[in-house]
Amino acid sequence: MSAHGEVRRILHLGLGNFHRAHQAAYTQDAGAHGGPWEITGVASHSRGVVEALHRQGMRYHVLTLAPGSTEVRQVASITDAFVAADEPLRAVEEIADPRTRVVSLTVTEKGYGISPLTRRLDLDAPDVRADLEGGAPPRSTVGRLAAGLLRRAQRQAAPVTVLSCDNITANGATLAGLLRDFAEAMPGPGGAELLAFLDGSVACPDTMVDRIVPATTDAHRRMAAEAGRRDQVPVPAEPFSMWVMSDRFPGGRPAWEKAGAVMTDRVHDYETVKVRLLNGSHSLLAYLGLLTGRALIAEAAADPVVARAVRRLGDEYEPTLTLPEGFELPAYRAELDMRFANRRLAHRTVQVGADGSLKLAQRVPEPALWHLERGRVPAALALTVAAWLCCTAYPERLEADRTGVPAEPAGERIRELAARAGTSGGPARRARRLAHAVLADEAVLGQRLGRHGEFTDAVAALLETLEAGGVTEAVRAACDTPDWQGN
Ligand SMILES: NC(=O)c1ccc[n+]([C@@H]2O[C@H](COP(=O)([O-])OP(=O)(O)OC[C@H]3O[C@@H](n4cnc5c(N)ncnc54)[C@H](O)[C@@H]3O)[C@@H](O)[C@H]2O)c1
Ligand SMILES: O=P(O)(O)OC[C@@H](O)[C@@H](O)[C@H](O)[C@H](O)CO
Repeated sequence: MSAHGEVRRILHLGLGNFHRAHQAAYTQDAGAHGGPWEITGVASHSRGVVEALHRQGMRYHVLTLAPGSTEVRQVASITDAFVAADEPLRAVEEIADPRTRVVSLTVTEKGYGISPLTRRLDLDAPDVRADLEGGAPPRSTVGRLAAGLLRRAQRQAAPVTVLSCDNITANGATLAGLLRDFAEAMPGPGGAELLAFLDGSVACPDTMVDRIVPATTDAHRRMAAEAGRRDQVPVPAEPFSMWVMSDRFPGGRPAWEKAGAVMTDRVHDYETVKVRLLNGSHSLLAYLGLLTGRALIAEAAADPVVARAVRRLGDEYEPTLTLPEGFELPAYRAELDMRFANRRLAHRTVQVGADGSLKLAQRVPEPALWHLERGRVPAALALTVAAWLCCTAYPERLEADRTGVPAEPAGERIRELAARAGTSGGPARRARRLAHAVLADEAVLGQRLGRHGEFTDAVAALLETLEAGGVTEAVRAACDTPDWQGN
């Protein structure tokens, strides 16, 4: 309830582990300052977390796993939860409800329906097409948001903030663009009505979100039990947590800054540092880890060969960054190494490596183009692509029973390209044909990388080395090229 006795609500789409260890915890901490807000969590399809939360009186625990200690903390800021697939119109209704002031999202990169070709809404995606045709409850995230916001507009309800908390470059501006794309493609007068509401009453601030939050396992349930808490859905998380956003909340917001969140107009600078140095390095750790039979990120990070590649990748990212004022990059990188090395997190390489084509599109092309336009081939960025390609095109090379095989939406397409690349002419030619085919296909990794033959050649050479000589040889090949001297 607010000071005036009015309930203020956050509707959260994507009730995964990250939201429960991050935004829900900040919201609980902010509750002590300026009145509590209630969160209603929406899971897209899976019922596990929703049902467990209801059984547990909407309470769960965050297990903060430091190298030498565990903190167990109860979180109770999510007061209701439901599954969108089971109650398809409820999310629309809740978005339109004037008590809802913030609609936040952690629906993963693939949940947005972004076309890698255009970075706009993929209007040909079956869910989006069906939602545009109307007639049935919306199924896509953007379709759901559009239907709820249109209903809100028709009720002349208060302004609202739609807050993406996913690892997507310029996540707020990107989501605002997707909503406009949907509105512009809507048949009938609803489109114009929605566009006017988006212009006048909907804010989509950019955010940078950071906390390593792995998936829950039985080991975490046992940890909660040992601490005297019965919890089927505890959330493991690292001690580090950071949240940066631009302060655009026309309908109000919890006092998140009192809980440590940073309000700034320079979100993009924070986000670029994080998405490249943390998430880009995470991807490289995941793929080199998978190729060396490591199930966990911390095991990959402890391998000096892999660590050398990650250092080199950081060196390539550095000159591409604009640092936020006062940002201490060496300290940030040193802390990142410690975070990656935290074995207690048991963060799986197969989880971080999932959906690589969508994630690498945020982490590789832009910084690679930065170097290529200056006449240099960024070898560790090329190694990241080669390692992902090796895991995706040749999953039989992975020790699947130990590591698992990462999910990859472009996997079938890439394996088809690998089959077409054939074996004639030997491994070098085969790697070259595959790398050229994948990088030329802008629908796979997006952005103009394939037009830079020197980058594709580097990916091909490293892919061949990965196949023939393994990770050690490939890392040596990438890291023995000259170091960067800044910009
Ligand atoms: N886990 C982390 O360490 C972390 C840290 C920073 C940011 N994030 C962001 O949060 C996202 C979710 O991470 P998580 O750990 O909660 O994952 P998770 O697997 O626990 O949950 C994923 C959530 O996304 C929803 N979802 C998946 N595909 C969807 C689709 N196509 N449409 C709509 N919803 C869909 C699921 O319903 C689920 O609620 C990440 O993809 C990332 O963008 C995660
Ligand atoms: O969440 P994803 O799937 O975009 O990327 C996997 C990890 O790199 C990511 O979850 C990090 O743990 C997180 O971004 C840390 O803040």
